[in-house]
Amino acid sequence: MNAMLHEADPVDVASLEARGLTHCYEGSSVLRSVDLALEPGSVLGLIGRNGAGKSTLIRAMLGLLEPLSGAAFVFGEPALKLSDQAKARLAYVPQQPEALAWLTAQQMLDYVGRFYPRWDAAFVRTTLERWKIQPNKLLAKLSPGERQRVDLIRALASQPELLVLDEPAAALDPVARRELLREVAMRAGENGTTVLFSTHIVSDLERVASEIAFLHEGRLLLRCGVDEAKERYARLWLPAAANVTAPIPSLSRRRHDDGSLSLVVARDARDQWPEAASLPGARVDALGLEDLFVEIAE
Ligand SMILES: Nc1ncnc2c1ncn2[C@@H]1O[C@H](COP(=O)(O)OP(=O)(O)OP(=O)(O)O)[C@@H](O)[C@H]1O
Repeated sequence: MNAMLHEADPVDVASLEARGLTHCYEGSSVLRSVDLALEPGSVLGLIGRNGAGKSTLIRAMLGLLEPLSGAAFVFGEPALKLSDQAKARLAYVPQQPEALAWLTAQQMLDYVGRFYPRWDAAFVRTTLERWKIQPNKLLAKLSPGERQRVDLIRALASQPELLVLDEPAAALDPVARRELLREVAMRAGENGTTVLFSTHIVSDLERVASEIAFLHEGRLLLRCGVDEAKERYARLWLPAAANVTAPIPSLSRRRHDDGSLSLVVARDARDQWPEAASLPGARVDALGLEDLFVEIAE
């Protein structure tokens, strides 16, 4: 149960939702009819290769970009016309640092804090200290990793109900990444914060996400629970001599030089692998998340 469910929200309203989001840049499709909904309290890791469309999807879902077609909703409100109340309930950390670089970290945090009714000034103080950031240094003079941490402090201090992080760990060292993930997991666990974060780092995703969404060339190829992904998908290997008579539903297929075939397959509604898995010489191998993504994305 999400302890932070807003009283005004109907019980079944998604915190964040994309319906048929489609977008193009300079004639190239970047998002292809993406449907994605985050239930309150869920932690969804959005993964995909460089250029897959993750940032574009996030921006369109938050109403920061008008899609070519489709619609996005935040707490049930149209993302392109978000009320100030809804804005105060969400925090977004973009991949690129935001403006205000001429302020010091402390000045920026004091300034931004005035717009949030539940701003946690004590968290700002202790976290700046814990993360060893000099509060009186200009943002422009911080290293990219320090800058990213300040933006994360800003996002967390507003005590959002919905936290959206676009590659939050990109500029962070491994220790800082762990600290951030711990903080995000704690917020989700204790406060029921809904979290959407994009990443390339599968181990980060496994550490905090309860669900994954895999975006590939603007299409949402897979969306399920983290544990479910490992149980539901596998690599099916068929020897060259296998007598395949019917098409095999698969997420990816690769023909090897020796004529053998490997495919990423899913269990069907009855929990069964495709029939081809029982052909003589066929083998079904479990796939870790990282292998699963590499196989599908290649
Ligand atoms: N403003 C823009 N104008 C033109 N093309 C753009 C623009 N923004 C993004 N693109 C293109 O859209 C595609 C998707 O970009 P996007 O930043 O959404 O991908 P991403 O999955 O977030 O990538 P990465 O993991 O590298 O951050 C890329 O091919 C990118 O070059």
